[in-house]
Formats: sequence, structure tokens, C-alpha cells
Amino acid sequence: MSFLTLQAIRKRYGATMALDGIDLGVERGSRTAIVGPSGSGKTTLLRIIAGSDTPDSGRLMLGGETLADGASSVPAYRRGIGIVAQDGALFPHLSIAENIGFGLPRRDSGRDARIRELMAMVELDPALLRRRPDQLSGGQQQRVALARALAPRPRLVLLDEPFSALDTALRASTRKAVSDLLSAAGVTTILVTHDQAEALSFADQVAVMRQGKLLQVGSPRELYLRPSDPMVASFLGDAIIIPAEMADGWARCALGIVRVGDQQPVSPAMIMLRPEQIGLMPAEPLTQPATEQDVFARVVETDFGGALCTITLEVERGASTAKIPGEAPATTRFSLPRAPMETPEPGTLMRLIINGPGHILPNAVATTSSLPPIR
Ligand SMILES: Nc1ncnc2c1ncn2[C@@H]1O[C@H](COP(=O)(O)OP(=O)(O)OP(=O)(O)O)[C@@H](O)[C@H]1O
Repeated sequence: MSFLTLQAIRKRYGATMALDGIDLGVERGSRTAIVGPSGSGKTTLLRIIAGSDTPDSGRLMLGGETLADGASSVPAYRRGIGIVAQDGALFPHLSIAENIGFGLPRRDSGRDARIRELMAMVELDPALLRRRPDQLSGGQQQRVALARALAPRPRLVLLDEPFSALDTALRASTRKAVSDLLSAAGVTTILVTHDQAEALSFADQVAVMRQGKLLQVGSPRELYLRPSDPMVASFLGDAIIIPAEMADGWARCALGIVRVGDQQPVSPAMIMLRPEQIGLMPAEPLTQPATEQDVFARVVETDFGGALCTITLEVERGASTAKIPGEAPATTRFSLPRAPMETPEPGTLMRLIINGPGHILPNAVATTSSLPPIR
């Protein structure tokens, strides 16, 4: 059994099923990120783990101890769980030292030493201990909030969108610092976030939620490269999802003939490619004769976005796509991010180079069977 185990957790608010049978295991010392769109149930799940809400049914266990079994539950203050909220939620009228020491017994002789140890752990200058929260930057406040959560040596730390109030640069550096610190301390952590990049870089395990259900749970790599359905695929990054006809480990789709992994071929299927798998080469002048497998696309639009620009392309009915009967599928228009110096002018014809395998989405229904079999 995992260190933290959730079994068939359900929670309803009136007509809304906020959690609809959640099963999840979290290993000791690991970091799990829970991601999902707004209203998918992330906060409700965190509140039930923390003990600020009780499930209607289901079981929650931590370190072998049952914390909730249906509506009967151990109160929050006896769970040994630390929480870092979105805005840090520091006590504004208390000094930094008093904030960090809030959960430590006042008469404990080691209290001051522990507060200093935590300041060092979160890499803050001890000179800040006398200040009040409003005299610290946003990033420093979040580190204090983490120190306060870690002070009583919790069994589990819950991070509720703790970096979302920080600006982009500070967000990345604070996230890295917090992530390194938690892994060095071996603290079991659950992070709730809207931000897929944050989830993928922070966690060992990512759980994607939608409408009160966990759609998929796995390592960041597994979820990014092998999502189970289009929603998980698109939530974790840009994805090109197109129907394909399968044969012998190959897929024929509007972008050409793409190798697929060793998944069970169901034909037709929906396959996913990440934009970084698609290379572009100018098609003109043609350096070698076009073959049957070549696919060309014309740049229809470019959007300047600084370090990354977006190129929108439309597949031309070239050698291989010419064999697709009927109307050109709507998915023949797709967008790719590119560095500004690699952004061709609108109107340029490009040859597509697909790298690496396409991924068959096992839980997606192919929208067309009009593609011909591969010969
Ligand atoms: N106290 C409540 N009373 C009624 N409905 C609630 C309550 N708390 C949550 N809900 C509903 O339950 C569903 C899940 O809400 P929850 O806050 O857990 O989602 P979330 O994924 O955390 O969303 P966000 O990312 O916007 O914070 C939503 O439909 C929400 O409106």
C-alpha cells in the first residue's frame, strides 16, 4: 500500500459531483502534481486530504492510519499535514520568526534553533526574521510559508498553487528552489496547479483531473508522450491530433506516413504528434525529386511572440495526401512554435519531416475512416 492512499473518494455539493470516485496512491518521499481545468475538483481533493472537508464516501489513509472513512474523519490539526496556500497566507501582524514558529510549542528550548535551521533550509538571510511579511518580496514570502509548513516536521506537505502569484522569472526560480529543497528533505508532497509546465517539471507523478475524475496518473514523461486521450494530450502541451489508418506499425494520416510505437493497432485511430516532432525544410528549390511519401505544407500565417513564434501551416495535397479521398480533413491546418530566425514568410512551401513515433490515443474515437490503407 502507498504512503498516502485514496480509495473511491466521492464528494457532492448539491447537484455537483466534485469528486467522483478518486483512487490515488502517493509514495513516501515522492512529489505528485494534480492538474486539471478550473472546477475539475483539485481544491476539493486537497481539502479532503488536509481534513478541512470530509468525503461523502471512500477512504483516505496516511502511513497506514485511516484519516477518513466516509464522513468519519481525523481532525485537520491531528493529521500532521503542512499546507502552503496560493498567497502564502502568512499572519501579517506577526514577525517572520513568529510565523515560522507558529506550529512549534512556545516552551520548546530548541524552538529558536529550529526557526534558524528552517531559514537556512529555505535560503533566507536570518536578518529577515524580525521583519513582517509585507516587508518581504513575494518569493521570500512563499519561502517563509514553506518554512512554516515544514516546521512541525509534517508527514505530508500540500502546495495549493503556491507559485501562481509570482511573476514569471521569480516563479521559475522559486519553484526550482522549493522543488530541490523538498526532495533534499525527502518530504512527501502534493502540488495542485493549473500550470502544466510546472506540473511536468516539479513532480515524479502527475494526476490529470476532469469533472471530478482522474483521467490518467503516471510519470510526467509517460503522460506527455503517451497520453490516454485528447484532453490529457492537449492539457499537457501542444498536440496535433489527427485520424489515421494503421498497418504494420505505420499510420497514414494527413501529415504523411508516420511510424507508431508497438501499441495495438486499431484502425482507424487517432494519433498524436507533439509539434517538436515536426521538422520543416524549404520545399523550393526542390533539392531532390518528391517521393510518394513527401508531404508539403504552405505557411499561411506567422505570429511573432519573441523567443517563440507560431507558424500556422496548411497541408497541400501532395504526393501522399493526394490519395486521401473526399474533402481534405479540417485537421490539415496546424501550428508549430519556432524560433524567430526559423520562421518562414507566409506563402512559403515547406516539406514536413516527422521525427520519432506518433502515439495512438487509446481512448479516442477516430472521426474518419476515409483514409486508404497503407500499401
Ligand atoms: N463549497 C462548495 N459548495 C458548492 N459547490 C462547490 C463547493 N466547493 C466546490 N464546489 C464545486 O465543486 C466543483 C469542483 O470545485 P474545485 O474548487 O474543487 O475545483 P478546482 O479544480 O480546484 O478549480 P479551480 O482550479 O478553479 O480552483 C466545482 O464545480 C465547484 O463549483
